[in-house]
Amino acid sequence: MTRFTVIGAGAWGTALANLYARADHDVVLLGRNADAMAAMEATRRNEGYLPDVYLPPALRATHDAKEALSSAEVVLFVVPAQSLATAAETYGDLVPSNAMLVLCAKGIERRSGRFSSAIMAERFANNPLCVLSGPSFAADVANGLPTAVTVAAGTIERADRAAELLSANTFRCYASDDLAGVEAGGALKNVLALAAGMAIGRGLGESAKAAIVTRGFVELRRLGAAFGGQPQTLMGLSGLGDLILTCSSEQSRNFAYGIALGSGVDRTNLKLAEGVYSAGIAARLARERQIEAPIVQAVAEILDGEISIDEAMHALLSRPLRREVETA
Ligand SMILES: NC(=O)C1=CN([C@@H]2O[C@H](COP(=O)(O)OP(=O)(O)OC[C@H]3O[C@@H](n4cnc5c(N)ncnc54)[C@H](OP(=O)(O)O)[C@@H]3O)[C@@H](O)[C@H]2O)C=CC1
Ligand SMILES: O=C(CO)COP(=O)(O)O
Repeated sequence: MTRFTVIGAGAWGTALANLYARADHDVVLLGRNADAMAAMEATRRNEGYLPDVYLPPALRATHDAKEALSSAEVVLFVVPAQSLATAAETYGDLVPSNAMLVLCAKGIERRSGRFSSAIMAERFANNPLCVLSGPSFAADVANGLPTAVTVAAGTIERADRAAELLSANTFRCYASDDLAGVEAGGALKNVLALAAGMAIGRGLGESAKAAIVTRGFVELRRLGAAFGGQPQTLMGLSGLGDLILTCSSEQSRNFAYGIALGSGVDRTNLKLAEGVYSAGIAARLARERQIEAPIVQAVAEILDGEISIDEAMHALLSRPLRREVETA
């Protein structure tokens, strides 16, 4: 039995806490909202984020960071990418120096262009650290449905150890030493899911969506490689795998956000769509590196209100014809 502390009591944090409590670990779910955490303890549900899932007795929900972190062996950071640096500052002094950190956000920090591992390596120089990413809807994992993800660390031996610790009966972790590839895939698939959703919401059809997903994947591979990722990683669970999942189900908040944008419905009460925050910085990083990423650029411009979806589609279709497979 290992002591897990999950920081961030949203949908994914609750699902992972649920998973590890069912796997007979000692699990504490730490949230910043005292009332919500007390309600969770009392009702055994997370009404705000994952209402249909029962929280097992082995899971404790708390707002008390000192108590939650004092003997943690594994600390999962499950907050949005834009909140990670703040969470690291808030809880950093309480995290035991030998605890393994598991980073679960899928995004790029807007103000710095950093992925999670770079943000955390700065604050936690000595803790072993890994990134967990891949096709995994919170509700599926919380309900014990079969899921496979990638766990990446700085060396493959560390990743092997982390994957072993983080795997459970229904949750299969594949080890990787490609932090850059895993983080790039997780962030970029969200931006592309917005584009796929917009095509559906705007009534452009499934064929247009398939073209966007496929050509978007070309952009994901180009950008992922520019960030230092390996081609095989981008073809794997945390790249192609998560792109497929996120672009094929309205369970995805990014895909659903894209649909809402495309169909012009009110987006004020929609849930977290990480791609909305990562699109602009992804587009900027692509421009700075002179990487051709027209779909990512279009998503950023649409979100900024610079162009309409119709104008973006017209611009994409009007680009000079080219060969499908790039040769060196
Ligand atoms: N949901 C999913 O299926 C999956 C999500 N992910 C990724 O996990 C990350 C989190 O997503 P998810 O849980 O779904 O998002 P949610 O919007 O469901 O929840 C986010 C949670 O983070 C909390 N939070 C935000 N900032 C802080 C902070 N500074 N300190 C402490 N807690 C904070 C929020 O607290 P409060 O309620 O007080 O605002 C909220 O409980 C995202 O990057 C997402 O892409 C990855 C795989 C699957
Ligand atoms: O990352 C996810 C599935 O792997 C969840 O996707 P959304 O954030 O779009 O809901």
